[in-house]
Amino acid sequence: MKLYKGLVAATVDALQQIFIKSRQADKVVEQVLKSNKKWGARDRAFIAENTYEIVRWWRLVKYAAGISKASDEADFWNIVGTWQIIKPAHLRLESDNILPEWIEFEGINVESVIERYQEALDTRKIAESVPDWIDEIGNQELGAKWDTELAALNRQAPLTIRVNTLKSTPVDVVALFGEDNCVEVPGVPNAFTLKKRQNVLNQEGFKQGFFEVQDAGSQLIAPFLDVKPGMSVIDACAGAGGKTLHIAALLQNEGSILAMDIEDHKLTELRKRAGRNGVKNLDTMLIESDELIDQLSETTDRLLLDVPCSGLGVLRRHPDTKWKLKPEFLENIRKVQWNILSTYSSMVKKGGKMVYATCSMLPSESEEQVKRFLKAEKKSWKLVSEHRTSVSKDGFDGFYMALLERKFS
Ligand SMILES: C[S@@+](CC[C@H](N)C(=O)[O-])C[C@H]1O[C@@H](n2cnc3c(N)ncnc32)[C@H](O)[C@@H]1O
Repeated sequence: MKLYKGLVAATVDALQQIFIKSRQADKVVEQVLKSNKKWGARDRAFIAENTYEIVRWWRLVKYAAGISKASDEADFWNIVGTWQIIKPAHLRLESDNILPEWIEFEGINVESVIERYQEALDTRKIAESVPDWIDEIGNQELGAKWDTELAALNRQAPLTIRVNTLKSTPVDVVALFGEDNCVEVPGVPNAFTLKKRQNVLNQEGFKQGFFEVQDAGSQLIAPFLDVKPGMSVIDACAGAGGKTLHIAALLQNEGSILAMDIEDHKLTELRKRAGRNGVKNLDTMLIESDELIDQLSETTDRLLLDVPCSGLGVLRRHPDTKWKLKPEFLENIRKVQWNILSTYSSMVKKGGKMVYATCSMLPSESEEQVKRFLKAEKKSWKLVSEHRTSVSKDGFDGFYMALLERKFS
C-alpha cells in the first residue's frame, strides 16, 4: 500500500498527543481529522485506523522497533514505520510491507524488525500488548479464560446500533442503512451490526434520533433491569446516558427517570441526547453530597448502578485505557464501587429491583462486590440473576450485570 507523508505525519502527531500529552485517543483522532478539510474518506480511514491499531499494539510495535520508551518525534516515525512492516502479517492483510525511502524511516532495519516481531510472539504480555500488571491480574482472576478474552479484546469491535423505539422501528432503520448492510444480533432485540464501517453520526437519521450507537452487550443491561412502562427508575451513574436512553425507550415515556452523576458536563450531554431521542420523562440531578442519596431513600421502583470501573471489558473500543490505567486506580475504584452499591441501594423501594453493572471482566469489580453486598445485606436483598458477556464467545464487549431484589422485611 502506498504511504503518503502527510497522512503518516498526522498519525505521528496523533500518537504523540496520546502518549506524550496523555490525551484521550478518540478525542485526539477526532481533532486531527478535523484539521485538514482536504482529506478524503480513505485518508481519514488511514489516520484513524493506524492510530488505533498502533495504540492497541503499542507494546508489541515498540518491541519490534527496538524502542523501550518513545520520547521524541523520531521515535514515533520509527514506530509508525515499524507498524507498516509488521501490519500485513499481524492483521493477516494482503498488502506489501515495503517502506518508502524517506529520511524519517532511515533508522529502520526491516530484517531486525521482523526478527524482533517473531521473538515477541512467544511472550503473551508483549504479543497481546498489555502492561505486566494487567496481564498478571487478568491471569490471577480469570485463569485460562484470560488467554482467549485478552486475544478477543485486541480485535476491532463491530459497529452496532440500537433502534430507538421512541422514534423509529427496526424496519425503518434497516431501510436507512440497506438490508444487505444490517445484521440482526441474536438475543438482543433492536440491535443491528453494520457490515460497512461508516460515520453514522453524520447521518440525518441519527440527528433525528432514530438510532444510537451502542454495543450489543451494553444493550442487554437496561432490559435486565426488568423495567415496565409507568415505573419510577433512577440511573445513578448515568454518565452521558447510553443506558438511560435505552431505559427511556423501554418505559415508552410513561413513568419517570432520574439520571444522576457526579459530573455535570456528562448530564448536560445526556439532556441533549435525550432531546434528540424524544425522551419526555427525564430529570437529571448532580450528586454533590451523600445527603442527596438519603433524601431519596425508598423512592424508586428500579435502580441502575452502572458503576465506574477499570473499563477492561471495553478495551476493543478504548485501547488507550490499558496504558493509562494504574493499579492504584483499580484499588481505589473498587472502594468507590462498594460505596455506591452499599449506600445508593437505599433508594430502592421495598419489593423494588436494582442492577449492579460493570464493563469489566474482573470478578473483583463485579461478582465479588455483589457477593459481599448480599452477605452484608442478606436480610434485605436477594440475588435474582447474574449475567456476564464474553468478548470471545458472544463478540460483545465484556459486561457484568446482576439483578437484585429488595425484600419486604
Ligand atoms: C460506567 S460510567 C457510566 C456509563 C453510562 N451509564 C452509560 O451507559 O453511558 C460510570 C459513571 O459513574 C460516574 N460516577 C463516578 N463516581 C460516582 C459516584 N460516586 N456516584 C455517581 N456516579 C459516579 C462517572 O462520572 C461515570 O459517568
